[in-house]
This record gives sequence, C-alpha cells and structure tokens, in this order.
Amino acid sequence: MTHDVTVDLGDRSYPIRIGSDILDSLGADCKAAGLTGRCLIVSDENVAPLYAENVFKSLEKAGFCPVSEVLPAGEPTKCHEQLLNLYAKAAENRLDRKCFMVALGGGVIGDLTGFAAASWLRGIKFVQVPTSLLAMVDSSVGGKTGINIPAGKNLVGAFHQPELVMIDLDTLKTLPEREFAAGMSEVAKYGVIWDSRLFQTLEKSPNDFPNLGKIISRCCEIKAEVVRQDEREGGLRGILNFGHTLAHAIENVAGYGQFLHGEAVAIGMVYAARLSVALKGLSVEESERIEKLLAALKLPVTAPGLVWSDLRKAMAVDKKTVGGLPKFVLTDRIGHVDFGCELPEELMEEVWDGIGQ
Ligand SMILES: NC(=O)c1ccc[n+]([C@@H]2O[C@H](COP(=O)([O-])OP(=O)(O)OC[C@H]3O[C@@H](n4cnc5c(N)ncnc54)[C@H](O)[C@@H]3O)[C@@H](O)[C@H]2O)c1
Ligand SMILES: O=C(O)C(=O)C[C@@H](O)[C@H](O)[C@H](O)COP(=O)(O)O
Ligand SMILES: [Zn+2]
Repeated sequence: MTHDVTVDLGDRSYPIRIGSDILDSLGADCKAAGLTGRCLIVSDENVAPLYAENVFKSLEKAGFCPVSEVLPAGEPTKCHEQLLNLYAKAAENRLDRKCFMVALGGGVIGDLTGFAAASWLRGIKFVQVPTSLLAMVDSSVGGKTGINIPAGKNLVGAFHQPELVMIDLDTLKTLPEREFAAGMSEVAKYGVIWDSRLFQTLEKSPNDFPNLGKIISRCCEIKAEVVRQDEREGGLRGILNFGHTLAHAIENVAGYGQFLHGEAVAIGMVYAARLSVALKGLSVEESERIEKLLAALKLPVTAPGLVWSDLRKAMAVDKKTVGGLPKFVLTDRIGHVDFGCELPEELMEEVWDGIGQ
C-alpha cells in the first residue's frame, strides 16, 4: 500500500509516494508522471549494489532506456568535479530535452543530480528516489539542488522541482545507524519549528519508532506545506534552516568529513536554542528538552576542537548572511520559530563557547 503527499505548486505539483517495497513500480510511476526517453540513474557506491538493479529493471520494463552512473559515497561528492562528470555522462548517452535523471541515494546524490538536471541543456526533468532517512524527510522534497565549493556549503545551486519522489521505506533496513541518527536530526527540527506533538512523540520513545512511516509522512507534509507557501525562500521557507547557520559553518570548517550534515544540524540546533533563551524568551527548560532529545537520538550536542573565528569567517559567506550579518532562526517555544534574526557579535561567540569548549 502506498500513501501520497502532494507538493502543491500549480502546474509543477508532484507526488511524494511513500510505501514499502515499491522500487519495482518506479518505472510505471515514471510513465504515469509523463516521463519519456532515456534516463540517467545516478547513485553511490553503497546504494547502487543494493538497489540500482531493481530500479534499472523497473525502468527498462516500463519502456525507458536507462543508463547508470555510480559515484563515491559521502559529502565530498557534492562538488563541481562530479557535476562535470555527470554532464559528461549525459553527453555520452545523448540525454536530450525529453530525457530525465533519477537520483537514487541520500541527499548528496539528490542535491548533485538535481543540480545536474537543473542545468543540463538549461534544465531537464528528474526524479528523486531517496534511500537515507534524511533524504526521505528533507532533501528529496522542495527542489533545493546544488553543490558545495571550497568557500562554503551549498553556495552554488538552483531551485528545480522533481517530477516525482518515491520513498521506499524498506530501503531504510540497510541504512547504517549513524546515518539514521543524522536523519532523525532533521525530523526533530520539524518538531521544533512546526509541530510540538511530533516533538513529544520523539521525546516519548527516542530509540524506537514503530510508526516510522507515519513520522516520515508527517515530515513530508510539513515540508510540502512550507514549500507550497514559499517555494523560493522569500521568507517562511527560512524556518527550514533552523540550526543551519552554524551547521553549515561547522561542516565547512571541519572539511565535510568529521560531521555528517544531520550531526552538524544537531549542534546548530543546540546553539540556536541557547541563543533563543537569551533573545527570544525561550525557557531554559524548553532549551534543555531540545538538547536532551537530540542526545537521546544519539546525536552530538557539542563540538570540541573547532575555533570560533574560523566558524565566524565561514558564516560570513553563508547565503543567509546579508551585509556581513548572519541570520538565525530562533524559537520562543517548541513548535514555533522566527526567521531572519540578527544577533550581537559578543552573544554569538559567548554562546558558542558553551558548546565548542
Ligand atoms: N536539498 C535539500 O533541501 C537538503 C535538505 C537537507 C540536506 N541536504 C543535503 O543532503 C546531504 C546529506 O544527505 P544524507 O544524510 O542522505 O547523506 P548521503 O547522501 O551522504 O547519504 C548518507 C550515507 O548513507 C548511505 N546510504 C544512503 N542510503 C542508504 C541505504 N538505504 N542503505 C545503505 N546505505 C545508504 C550513502 O551511501 C552515504 O554513505 C547534505 O549534503 C545536505 O546538505 C539537502
Ligand atoms: O529545504 C530547505 O529550504 C532547507 O533549508 C532544508 C535544509 O535542511 C537543507 O539542509 C538545505 O539544503 C539548506 O539549504 P541552504 O540553501 O540554506 O543551503
Ligand atoms: Zn539540512
């Protein structure tokens, strides 16, 4: 059985299809979505051996002509060299404007492939098949695509919506524990920014998720609603960046290796919660609840060894920085946030000192 959440964007609307053991129907669903021609399936070295054959066969059976490209796993793959590599594959396989790409994997593959599709021939269609928890609840939905460059995280990219998002919950069975926890970080984010009941559900049993499908579906609903209201981040969409102002700086300064994105976001959310106590009247008790939940989800809540001046320098090139001032998403109570908040420099450093140690 499948369940659909719709991302409602007029003539660019698309379904997020959620179900178990549904990779076999990808080809038929792509056909139903009006896709045609050849397609380039992009995956990584961990995911491809597990799922690429199924996806390939399903697309072939539905009459498409698939070709595959398998990239190294991990954040460093979200770079311009791999983007050029995908353009080369697209050229070699004569991907024309009627063809499409399929991103099979986590957020790294989704962001990179989405940007390749957004820019190849000035834009061809693509499909997201997220296989990590993080990609299911966040990166595959909403059309933010892009790559990292040495100056910073996600600095080059485009808004380009997929035609379809296919979430096969069974693929989570092979996801490593650390990657699962990283995905739970973005799940907890939705609780803080939008849904206090979701936050409470996680608090009640942070190590056991009998209703994981429902939790994933709820996260997709929240993201779909935020994106419906503000596709290109003119305002409201900024709330999805809760914890990310610091997180992106941490990932960049640590060299995209030490911390997974979700882990950096967890540290960033602790930082944002503490800032919120100082500036938004968030109670110390609620700030501690956020911190306790993240720790219970097996996420890091401190980041020893990173130097504030390096982080501050990295923040200066973040895309949310305007006129040298980084913007933060802060919360006054669990379930509600404000975006675009500016802070005194001393406070930024003082609160960091409690986390960076
Ligand atoms: N576009 C957006 O809106 C958005 C939102 C959130 C995060 N992101 C981006 O997403 C990226 C992080 O995504 P991620 O956490 O999925 O990382 P990832 O793509 O590196 O995947 C995590 C790891 O798990 C492996 N993996 C994935 N699915 C698997 C499975 N089913 N079984 C076994 N192994 C599997 C991958 O090979 C990889 O090693 C970051 O670059 C982040 O910036 C983008
Ligand atoms: O979809 C969004 O909007 C988000 O902000 C989701 C974030 O979890 C994600 O990490 C996103 O890639 C951050 O985008 P950026 O434009 O701030 O780099
Ligand atoms: Zn994120």
